[in-house]
Amino acid sequence: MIELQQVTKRFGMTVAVDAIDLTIETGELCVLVGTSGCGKSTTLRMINRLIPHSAGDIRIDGTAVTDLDPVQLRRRIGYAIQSTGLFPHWTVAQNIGLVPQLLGWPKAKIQARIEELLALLGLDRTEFWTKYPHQLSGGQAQRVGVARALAGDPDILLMDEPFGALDPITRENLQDELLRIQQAVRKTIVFVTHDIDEALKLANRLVIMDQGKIIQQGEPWYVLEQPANAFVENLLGKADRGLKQASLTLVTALMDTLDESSRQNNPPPIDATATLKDAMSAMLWHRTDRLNVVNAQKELIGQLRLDRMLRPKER
Ligand SMILES: Nc1ncnc2c1ncn2[C@@H]1O[C@H](COP(=O)(O)OP(=O)(O)OP(=O)(O)O)[C@@H](O)[C@H]1O
Repeated sequence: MIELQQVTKRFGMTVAVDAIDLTIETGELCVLVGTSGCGKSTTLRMINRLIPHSAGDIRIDGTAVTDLDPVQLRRRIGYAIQSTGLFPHWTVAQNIGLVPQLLGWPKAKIQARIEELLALLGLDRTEFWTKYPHQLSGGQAQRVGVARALAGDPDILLMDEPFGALDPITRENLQDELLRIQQAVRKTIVFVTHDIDEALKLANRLVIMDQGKIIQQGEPWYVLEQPANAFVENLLGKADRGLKQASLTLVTALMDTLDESSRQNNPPPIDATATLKDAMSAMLWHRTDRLNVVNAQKELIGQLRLDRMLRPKER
């Protein structure tokens, strides 16, 4: 668990972070979002003591970070950034193996860990092991950066716009991979972005910042439902908030069980992992007000009806 209590950071006269309170539970994926210069990166960097805080308390699992050795602390916490920070004269394998090496792991364990992470990030071992950073595409370099951050098996991962410089498709793939990795390894992740769609997609806890302060925090669905003020409303995008909310809910949450009549008319299928936004798109495309929900084996498991989506909101 990461706890920030009344944490402030001043750079001379500039108050970059202004008395924020934030608790991130173990296993949460917490996303800090806000306009440029609102203090997101500074907040992140105070957690691993890359930047010392000016006032307040930062605790990791109950221990103040100021009581922890900064070098040890940074080895315990994975850190991935937009520019990747890979060492240019080191191969992919050497870059990924950096922290395990610093932690004094035996050679065989380091090799096994590099192999495991290459597989986890979808990078072919034979192709990438000996490549150098300049031989990688932007997306591949970002993957290596994330692999390196995960290498020492840290409980906490700090990610500062790690997918910032990528094209939308690569970016979406990496977001999906991060969610998959998070399902598999359950780290506590603090993720900084200024992209609200990325934030809504990834976050369990969404933290909205402005001018060094936390304006609102909570589950994405509730922040969309009840924005604290006009700033949050505008940041989230007022015009398509219905669709944004629909993209956070799976079709299985609103589908009905099948009865005989619904089995007879044979509407188009939609995957059980699809969201209500996908369902709306499919309904518009097929000019239908109902869809059959199917599982991975393509077996019919329920039916989603348009009128069900239009009922008062419930979760
Ligand atoms: N080393 C520094 N010296 C002086 N001021 C700084 C320093 N680092 C950050 N700041 C200031 O602190 C404020 C917060 O910066 P920070 O980088 O945390 O914002 P951010 O929300 O991450 O922005 P962005 O999305 O543009 O990266 C800004 O006003 C910035 O100019």
